[in-house]
Amino acid sequence: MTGLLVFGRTGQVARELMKQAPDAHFLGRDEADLTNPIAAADVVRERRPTAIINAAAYTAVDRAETDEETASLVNAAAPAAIANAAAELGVPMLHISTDYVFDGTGDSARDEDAPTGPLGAYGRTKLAGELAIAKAGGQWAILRTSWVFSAHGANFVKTMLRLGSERDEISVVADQIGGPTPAAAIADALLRMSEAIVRDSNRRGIYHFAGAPDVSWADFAREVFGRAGLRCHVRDIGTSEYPTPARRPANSRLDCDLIKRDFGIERPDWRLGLDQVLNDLRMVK
Ligand SMILES: NC(=O)C1=CN([C@@H]2O[C@H](COP(=O)(O)OP(=O)(O)OC[C@H]3O[C@@H](n4cnc5c(N)ncnc54)[C@H](OP(=O)(O)O)[C@@H]3O)[C@@H](O)[C@H]2O)C=CC1
Ligand SMILES: Cc1cn([C@H]2C[C@H](O)[C@@H](COP(=O)(O)OP(=O)(O)O[C@H]3O[C@@H](C)C(=O)[C@@H](O)[C@H]3O)O2)c(=O)[nH]c1=O
Ligand SMILES: [Mg+2]
Repeated sequence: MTGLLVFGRTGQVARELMKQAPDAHFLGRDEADLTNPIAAADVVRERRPTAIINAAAYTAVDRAETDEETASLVNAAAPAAIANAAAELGVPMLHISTDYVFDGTGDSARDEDAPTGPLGAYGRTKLAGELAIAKAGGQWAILRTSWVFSAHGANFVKTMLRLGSERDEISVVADQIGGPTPAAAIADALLRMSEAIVRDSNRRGIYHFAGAPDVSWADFAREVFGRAGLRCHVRDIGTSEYPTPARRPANSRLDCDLIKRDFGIERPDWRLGLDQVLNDLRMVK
């Protein structure tokens, strides 16, 4: 698509968007620092794009606990300002949110309208961003996803590959369940949605999108080691045995029926995405 403006250039999703939509304009911090929401909105007014994807965010979950002010600027105030500018110009805006807006109780998959209840600062600021975008009232869609991984940037897969090559045993939480999601699949979904929204402006709302099948972080780690050919034993532990500054939801399962119904987009099998990432990293046996 021409005229696509992307906030973010170095992140996991931004880099996959760059591969799939090389003609789009990608804004790094140098062109749009999201700690300055007014300046970010000015970029939209100057460029007048045909569609906007916001792939930038404050994603350091634990750091956000002691730096909620910055997280809130980047994850809430800046998306709000961008959404207001987009609504003013009649430009569709696509945004990404997270399973961490939920409290993680129960064990069933959550729909888009399930009650939110973030357990930490990152989730709180991401939820505030969602609400502000909806309130701006333009053409918008928010993809709520989870457990993103890719060959680039910081993610659980890369952490496991590093630790798994240094140790022969690692303890990983087995009581947090969710859907690992390849960044490439998110980029593909966003591009398909933005085309559909540009064609049919009536589509808007929150859409859940996560890789399948749902697993625990421990099972995910085992699959990483198995597929990468690393001999590292994964010991199942409970969340209480792995203390972190931020609390994380135990149940991150997302019901992804709606995006299938409205856009024909299905949950990707993360195991195939994992093989692709390992290939990219030349880690495959
Ligand atoms: N990672 C995950 O597991 C999940 C992510 N999400 C959401 O998906 C989206 C994409 O995440 P992902 O690709 O993983 O993110 P990454 O952590 O890989 O990258 C974050 C991006 O945001 C940019 N950024 C951070 N702060 C600023 C700032 N002040 N001004 C401008 N740019 C900034 C970073 O730029 P720089 O390199 O300069 O720091 C980087 O490009 C986010 O909305 C995130 O909340 C949802 C669920 C799970
Ligand atoms: C490194 C490590 C982590 N863990 C646990 C901690 C945590 O509960 C889980 C995942 O750890 P991480 O720090 O990689 O995950 P985290 O940064 O919380 O990942 C989240 O990032 C944000 C941006 C999102 O939006 C979420 O969807 C989710 O992907 O694994 C272990 O049990 N053992 C370990 O050795
Ligand atoms: Mg359903």
